[in-house]
Amino acid sequence: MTTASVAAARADEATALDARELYRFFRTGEEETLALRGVSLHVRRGETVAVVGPSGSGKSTLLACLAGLDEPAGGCVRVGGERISHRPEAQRARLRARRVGVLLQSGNLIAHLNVWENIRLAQAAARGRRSGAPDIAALLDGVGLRGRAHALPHELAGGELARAGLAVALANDPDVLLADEPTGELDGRTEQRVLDLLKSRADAGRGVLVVTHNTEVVGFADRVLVLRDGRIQP
Ligand SMILES: Nc1ncnc2c1ncn2[C@@H]1O[C@H](COP(=O)(O)OP(=O)(O)OP(=O)(O)O)[C@@H](O)[C@H]1O
Repeated sequence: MTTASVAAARADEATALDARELYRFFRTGEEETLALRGVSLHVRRGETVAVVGPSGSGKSTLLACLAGLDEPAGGCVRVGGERISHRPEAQRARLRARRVGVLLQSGNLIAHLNVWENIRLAQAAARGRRSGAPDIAALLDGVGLRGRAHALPHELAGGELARAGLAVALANDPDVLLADEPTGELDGRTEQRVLDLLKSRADAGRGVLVVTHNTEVVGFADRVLVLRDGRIQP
C-alpha cells in the first residue's frame, strides 16, 4: 500500500457519511426546480452535525438522498465507506437496512406491528451486519419505553411515538443516524432525552446528522451547516 492509499483508507475509517457534489432536480410540467445544487458534506464517526435552512432550501431532499431513499441526479453518497447512491433500489434498501438509521417526520413504524415487533423487523432486515444487533430491551430502556413494548403505534402518545421511531432507527446499530426534526413536537423533558440519545450514539463512534429548525438541536451539534437554495453556505 502506498502512503496515499493508507491515508485514504484511514480517512474512510474516520468518516461515517460522505456526500460529494449532490444534484437533484424536480420537473413539474414546464417547471424545473433545482433542489440540490452541488452539495458536499461529511459526518465523521463520533460527530453530530446539524443542517439548518429555510423552508424549501432542500433539507428533506438532501436527507432522502443521503439515506438512499432518493437518487441524486449527480454526485455520490458513501456510508461507512460503501457507496449507497447510483444503485438499484433493492441494493440501496439493503445497504440502508444494514448501515443507516433514518428518522423521518412522517414516522418509520409499521402500523399493525407493536413497538417490539417494529424493532425486531428492522433488525431482521439488517441481517448480515458485521456486529450483533443491540438488545431490544436495552433499546427500549434507552428511549424510556420498556413498558410500551407491546403497544401498537396508534396507542402511543406523540412523544412516545417519536421515541419508538428512534428505537427503530437505532435497531441496526447504524454507522450514521439521519434524523429529520427529531425533536419536532416533543416536550422539553422528552426533547432532552432524545438529544442525549443522539449524543450517546456519537459518543459510541457513530455519525449523527439532523435536519432541524430547533435552536436546542443546533446548540447540541458539533458542527452546523446552513443550506440555502440547495447549496451549503460557505
Ligand atoms: N417531489 C417534488 N416535486 C417537485 N418539487 C419538489 C419535490 N420535492 C421537493 N421539491 C422542491 O424542491 C425544493 C426543496 O424542497 P425540500 O422539501 O427538500 O425543502 P425543505 O428545506 O425540506 O423544506 P421544509 O423545511 O419546508 O420541509 C422546494 O422548492 C420544493 O418545492
